[in-house]
Amino acid sequence: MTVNIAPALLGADPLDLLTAVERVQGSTAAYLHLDVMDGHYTNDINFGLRTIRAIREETPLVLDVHLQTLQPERYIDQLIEIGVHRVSMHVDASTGIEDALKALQQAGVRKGLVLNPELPLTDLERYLDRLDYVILMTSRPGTSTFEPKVIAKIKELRRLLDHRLLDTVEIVADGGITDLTAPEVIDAGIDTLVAASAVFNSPDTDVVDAITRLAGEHLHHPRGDDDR
Ligand SMILES: O=C(CO)[C@@H](O)[C@H](O)COP(=O)(O)O
Repeated sequence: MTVNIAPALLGADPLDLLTAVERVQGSTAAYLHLDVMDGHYTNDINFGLRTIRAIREETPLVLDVHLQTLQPERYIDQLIEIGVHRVSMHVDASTGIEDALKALQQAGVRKGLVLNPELPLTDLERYLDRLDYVILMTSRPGTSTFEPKVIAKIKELRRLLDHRLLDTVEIVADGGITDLTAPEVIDAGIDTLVAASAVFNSPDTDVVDAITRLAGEHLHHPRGDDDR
């Protein structure tokens, strides 16, 4: 079993995002996770599509956009045009999931749905065969307090995907992922861990070390051992 790590730029110094992007680029991170917050679905507001476009022009990293917004479908066309690689939407924030998934599929963008800690898997079960990944929030959006109850949901989703022979659907955990919480989440059957503060804790945190500590022996090397 291997695990991908997706550093979340939200945890980086907002006045020096470029340095953070470069640090991730020099690491074994699978994706660069980009949270978009609108001040409605989440209290906070952070960077938006102009910043994502600038990042896209600057780096070959796989850009993994997490729309923590109401009506995320409003941003799909622009994100496709910018050329991001992955887009996820919260299942309870959208009335246009079907159309958004279709547009992403046609554009060849990988698509995910996101479930908050208190929501049951039944809220997204009907979409499963059209998804490339599911993000199970392990904290409330906009917070970093790990919610251990989500462990059971990770295991349940793994069983469900096995049962429905949907082994290409990736399970992602996001929120409160640290050196302490990661091992239990990995054991539960996760494919990818999103981590903001654990990776960008301080300007001195070595991104390569932080990723290795999170994934341990399970670390997946996306570009192969020889390329690093
Ligand atoms: O989506 C979110 C928060 O809304 C996450 O991406 C968090 O930003 C994770 O932060 P850490 O708990 O890893 O610091």
